[in-house]
Amino acid sequence: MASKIFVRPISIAFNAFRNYSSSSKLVDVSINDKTGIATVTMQRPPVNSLNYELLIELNGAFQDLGSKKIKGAILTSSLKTIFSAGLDILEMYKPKPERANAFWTSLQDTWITIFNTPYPTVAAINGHSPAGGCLLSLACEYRVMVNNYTIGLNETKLGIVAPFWFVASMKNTISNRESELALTSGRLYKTDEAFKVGLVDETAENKEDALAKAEKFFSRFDAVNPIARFLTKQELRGKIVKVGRKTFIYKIFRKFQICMMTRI
Ligand SMILES: CCCCC/C=C\C/C=C\CCC/C=C/C(=O)SCCNC(=O)CCNC(=O)[C@H](O)C(C)(C)COP(=O)(O)OP(=O)(O)OC[C@H]1O[C@@H](n2cnc3c(N)ncnc32)[C@H](O)[C@@H]1OP(=O)(O)O
Repeated sequence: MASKIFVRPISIAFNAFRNYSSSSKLVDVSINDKTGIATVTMQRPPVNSLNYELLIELNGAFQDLGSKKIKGAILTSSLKTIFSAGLDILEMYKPKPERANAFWTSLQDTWITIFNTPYPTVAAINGHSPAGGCLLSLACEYRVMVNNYTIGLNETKLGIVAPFWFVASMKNTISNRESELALTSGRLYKTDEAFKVGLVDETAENKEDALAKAEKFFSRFDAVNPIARFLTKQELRGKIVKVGRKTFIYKIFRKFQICMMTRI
């Protein structure tokens, strides 16, 4: 029996941008009462492109789950062939500086929230997952991907530069060497190729199979103290978040990106 969580309204989460708030539900969250596993489903057709509103809802959903006693959370998509097309290109096309700033902040906050959850996370990647879509999956602890789709950080192919926390997320998952080859060439891996290099941990026949494999991942922690688990996760991931968020370089980089976005 699954119970629904009401995702925090956007207007409460970010009052400064009330104009951009939306009452539509872009993220569905359900918790299976029997297993204690939460499923967070992105549902922004046609391609789950990450705009400000979707990011705010996603961030709110993962934050709210932190206060529930869940065994783990699965991130997936309601769409048949797309996990997420990455950042919404419309957000990057001549935005107002305030919107660009809010958008960029929401992207990074969402990444930090998912990257740092106290509970285990799995991305059940049931469709294509380029660029920002790949980033979302990299923020999770484990990735199960349905066959015959593509995933990767393809920014250079689009003529843009992946921010260093995108790169750090990739390097947290696959080797430095493979990251360099992948990022400089903007490579999109097919599911089986992604599995070979460790970008995804398991492949699946279809979404149901991916969800079942994702659920199985959580049982690894049945005999593990959750606090010890979380502190260990922080030990491993904390430095990446610190570098991503606090540094002077980050502030400069963000200004540069906002400048780029407001000029194209
Ligand atoms: C790209 C230039 C931006 C410049 C930015 C400048 C500064 C910013 C600095 C740094 C940012 C770096 C980090 C960037 C991260 C990103 O995530 S960038 C986005 C990268 N995304 C992609 O490259 C995906 C592009 N899309 C696809 O490959 C395909 O659409 C697909 C996801 C595989 C789905 O294919 P298919 O099922 O065949 O569907 P369609 O191609 O027909 O698409 C359906 C409609 O969806 C629209 N759409 C697709 N992707 C996006 C998107 N990312 N944002 C907004 N809209 C998208 C597509 O236009 C179709 O719309 P219409 O039906 O034609 O109206």
